[in-house]
Parts: sequence; C-alpha cells; structure tokens
Amino acid sequence: MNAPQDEAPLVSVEGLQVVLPTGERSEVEAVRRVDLVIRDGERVGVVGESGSGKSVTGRSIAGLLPTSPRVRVNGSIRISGQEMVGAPPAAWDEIRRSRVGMIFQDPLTFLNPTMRVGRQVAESIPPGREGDGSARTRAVHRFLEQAGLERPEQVAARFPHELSGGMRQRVLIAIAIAKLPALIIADEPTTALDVTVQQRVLKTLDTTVADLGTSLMLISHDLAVVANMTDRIYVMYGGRVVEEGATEQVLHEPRHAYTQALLRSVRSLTDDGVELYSISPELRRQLAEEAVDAS
Ligand SMILES: Nc1ncnc2c1ncn2[C@@H]1O[C@H](COP(=O)(O)OP(=O)(O)OP(=O)(O)O)[C@@H](O)[C@H]1O
Repeated sequence: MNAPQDEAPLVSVEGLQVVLPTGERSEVEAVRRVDLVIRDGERVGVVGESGSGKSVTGRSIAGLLPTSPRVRVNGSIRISGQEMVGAPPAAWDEIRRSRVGMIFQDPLTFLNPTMRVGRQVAESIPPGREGDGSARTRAVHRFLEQAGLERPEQVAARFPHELSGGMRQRVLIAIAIAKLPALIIADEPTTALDVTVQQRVLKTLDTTVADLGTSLMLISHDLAVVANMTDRIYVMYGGRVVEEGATEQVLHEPRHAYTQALLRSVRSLTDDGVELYSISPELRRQLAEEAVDAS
C-alpha cells in the first residue's frame, strides 16, 4: 500500500490461466484469465464457493501447483517484478524460502508427523537470521508465542499429533511468520476448526500480520471471514474474478449478482444466530435491516 507508484507491486497476476488434468483424457480450466494485484502491506481477500478457483490461484502464486507435465499455466505471475511463470523450481524454492509463506486448511498434510514442532519452526527460519543454538531456540519460542501458543517451550517439544487442531493451525502460523515473508497466503486457515477456536486463530493471524507489516492473501468460501481482515476483496466464480473492489464497497454495494448472493448467505447465517467473527456489529445490524426490508 505504501509502495511508491513506480515500484512493482509485491504480486501482479495478469491473464492467469491454469489447466489441470482430472483424468487420463480429461482436464479442467481451473483458473480463467485472472488479474490480481497485492501491494506491499496490503490485505487481500479471495472469496467464492467451492471449486471457484481460489485455491488454485493461491497455489499458483506460491508455486505449489501439482507437478504433472500436463498442468498448463499461461499468463503472468510477477513477484516483486520477477516473472515466475515458467521459472525453474529453484527460483520458486527461493520465493517460498524468503518471500511467501502459506497456511493451509489441514495442518497435518503440511506438518512432518515425525519431527518435533520446535524443529519444524526452526527449519523455516532463513539461515543466519536468528543466529545459532540458544538464540535460534529463543526465536522459535518467540514465533510460537506470537502465533498465540502459551508455554512455547512445551509446545516446541511436542509432535504434531499431540496438539489440538487449533494449536496445529497456530504452529502453521508460527512456521509461516518465522520466514518473515513479504506475503502470507492463508487458504481456508480456520475452516476445519470449530467456531470459537476459529475466531481466536483469525484474530491471532490478524494481529501477527499487522505487527509484521506482512501482506496477506486470505482465501475463504465465507465472505464473513474476510470482511474485517482485508482491505480489498476479489470474488471468484467458475475460475474467473467476477468482482473486485475495496472490502467496504464489495460488502455494501456489491455489483455482481453472485456477490449479492454470497452476502445473502452471510445474512441467513447471522439470522440463524450463528456468531461470525468478522461481521462487525454495525454490518450485522445493517444486514438484519436489509433482510427485513427485502422480506
Ligand atoms: N490437484 C488438482 N487436480 C485436478 N483438478 C483440480 C486440482 N485442484 C483443484 N482442481 C479443480 O480445479 C477447480 C478449482 O478448484 P479450487 O480448489 O481452486 O477451488 P476453490 O475455490 O479453492 O474451492 P475449495 O475451497 O473447495 O478448494 C475445481 O474444478 C477443482 O476440482
């Protein structure tokens, strides 16, 4: 957000098309000519229903698409000005080591089950950044603490299966922030958690990203989850971006019928009395009034 006009944005995606194989002779165009920008320090939400192409877009930016030779990526993904479409694996490794951290929905697929948590956090600290030995151990505890884990010394000594789902998700946050990345891509980071734990983990992600000044790409099927945490929202449907705008504008003056429908689904959830972390009391009141007006 604060980048000078002539500086390349942190992430600039233009005309991105991703085709993935779905069977021996079949494929799906998961992403269709998507344009997307994330500036330094900016928080961007990507919303849309299951299968709309959010995850494939996020994974494209992290260089984490399936490795099959039948995967086709066209268009442009520039990270800090560097073109990454067609870049060699080593260039992507470097981007993930130092620029982009990713938090997934299911921590167990990401965490190494046979390695203590502390070591997994330590391994994501760039070499030389926090020193060695006890300085590095102190840094690991600091990152775990920043991710909202109390008694970090004890957590560091545990294996992933010895932690609750919410704690594991916080470990992923610690691993992501230990790189001090320019961008964190959080893909449905709390969908697998129950509502109260969800709220606390989102809050931690929110404050951690703010403290570090890191850009955030928050992917969710739930508009309510991204409402309070982002500056701008992209709404995806059928592999395309159907609406993009400032979060306030998308929430209050949605232009696309699909966004309007997504907002209605938020409304019905709140009408059912389900507490959603990211709906402000003001928006909740307004949505309730609109629902009454519309009925
Ligand atoms: N590894 C894969 N191989 C083949 N097809 C895939 C793969 N991953 C995703 N797809 C397909 O690509 C399309 C977009 O999927 P994507 O996961 O990006 O959607 P999404 O909006 O993130 O939904 P969800 O929240 O369910 O992940 C879908 O048709 C999906 O079936």
